[in-house]
Order: sequence, then structure tokens, then C-alpha cells
Amino acid sequence: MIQVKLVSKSYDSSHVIQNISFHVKKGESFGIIGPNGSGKSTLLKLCSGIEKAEGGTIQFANKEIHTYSRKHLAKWVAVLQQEALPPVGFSVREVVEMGRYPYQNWMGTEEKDPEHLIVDILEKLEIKALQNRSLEQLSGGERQRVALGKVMAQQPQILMLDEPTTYLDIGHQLQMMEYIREWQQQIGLTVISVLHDLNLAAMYCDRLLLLHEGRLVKVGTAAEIINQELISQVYGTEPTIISHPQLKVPQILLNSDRVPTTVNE
Ligand SMILES: Nc1ncnc2c1ncn2[C@@H]1O[C@H](COP(=O)(O)OP(=O)(O)OP(=O)(O)O)[C@@H](O)[C@H]1O
Repeated sequence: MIQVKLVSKSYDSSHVIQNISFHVKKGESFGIIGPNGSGKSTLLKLCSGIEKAEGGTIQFANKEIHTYSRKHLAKWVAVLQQEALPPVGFSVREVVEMGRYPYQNWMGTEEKDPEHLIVDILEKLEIKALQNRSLEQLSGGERQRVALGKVMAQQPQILMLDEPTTYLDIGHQLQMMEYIREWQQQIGLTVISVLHDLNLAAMYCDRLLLLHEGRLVKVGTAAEIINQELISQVYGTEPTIISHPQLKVPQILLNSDRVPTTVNE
């Protein structure tokens, strides 16, 4: 579905992404992980066509992404970024409807009325009761669901997510990942996510790509990537890694040099 071959990118003569190659299969959930500044967001921007690579090629369905028109590309790929919503003034419904822009003509209308789709999305994400509320009157978790509603309305083949769970509490993190997984399973959506939380990445991604200083360290399943050797080499910390008792995927416990103190009653 997505083929990335020998892709590179520099900013101000600093090599941020260097000769990276990988592929993502249709319907796969693919995670990009790595420390701060390793180039995760840049790689995602290259894959979505927001930024142009200096070297190498990126193809969707065997076609170079820069040969797609902007509207055609938007039918292929939707990107959910942190703080991607318009700042003020728009209602929840208006924002979700904005996702329909690739299907609209110059007057902002489309051949088939999208009303059913919009109502379905509002109901699925449990934001129908909020539909007339302005964005600034929402909590962080509600705003993130609206942002997801907007990309759902775009009906893409590929969803790219840059840190979809930042600012969310653990309950809302799980809820967000479950909404995405349900959508993925329903229509065979391909998902590429940049995730800082390695535990969520292990729980929700079929394969992970580990980046370090702009270079690809390894691509593999969570079990192949999240191990003592690679994590300490790339993150410079030595966590304890255990197997999730229910899901059997690796989970990380952070260690500290601090001596535990006991509290006397
Ligand atoms: N538009 C830009 N202009 C100049 N440098 C940039 C630009 N975007 C990113 N960089 C630099 O590229 C490097 C990689 O940044 P990027 O945001 O891709 O990393 P990241 O792994 O997503 O980081 P984080 O986990 O902290 O979000 C950083 O050193 C950053 O300063």
C-alpha cells in the first residue's frame, strides 16, 4: 500500500531523515517510535506529502505521492496532528463537515448529501449532543474526538496520526486508540501513528519502526523492537520489560536509582 524507498530530508544542512526505506501493508497498524528529535514527525510529514523528500520515493498504490493532486491525495490520506483544530469560532458539526472538502465542488457542495455520514460519525464518537457547541467550550478529550470526526468524514484509505493521545488521560487514551482500531477493522483502513508511549504502541501496532537520530534502527513486531538491548541503546535508559498479562505484548516499567522509602504509619 505504502512504499518508502531511500527517503532523506535535511533542514538547514542538518540531516533529519537519512535513507529510510520501509513498506506498510493495507489494513496494517504501523507505529513510528523513537526519542525526542529522532525525526518521527518529519518522517510522517514526508509520508503524507506535507513535506517533500530530498531523495528517494514515496508511493501509495505504486504511484508517487507528488503526482496526486491535493484533493485526490486528501481522498487517500488524512492526517490527525496535535492541535490540528481551528482555534475558535467553529461548532463541532462545522469542524466535522470540514473533513468533506476533497469531495466538494467550488461552491462547497457535493453530489451526494453527506448528512447520514456526518450524523453517523457524531453518534459513533459520542459528540452528537455537543454538535452545536463551539470548540473552545470543549474539554481536551472532546476536542480530540472532534478532530478524529473530521478525519473520519474525509473517508481516507490511510490515516496518519501524530501523537494522537498527547494531553489525554489514560481512559481517554484508550478510548481514542479503540475508536481508531474499530474504524480500521471496519473498513481495512491503513494506520501509521507516531507514538511516544511505547506501551500503547506495543498494544495497538502490528509493527513498529524504531528511529534514532534520523536513521532507521529496525522494523518489526513489538516483541522484536521493545527489548532491553534496543531500548537502552536508543533511549539511553534501562527499563524493566514485562509481558502484558492479558495481551502478551511487551510493556515497559521505568526504573529509578532512587532508594524506595517506606512510609511509617
Ligand atoms: N521545519 C523545520 N525546520 C528546521 N528544523 C526542523 C524543522 N522540523 C523539524 N526540525 C528538526 O528536525 C529534527 C527532528 O524533528 P522531528 O519533529 O521530526 O522529531 P520528533 O522525533 O518528531 O521529535 P519529538 O518526539 O520531540 O516530537 C529536530 O532536530 C528538529 O529541530
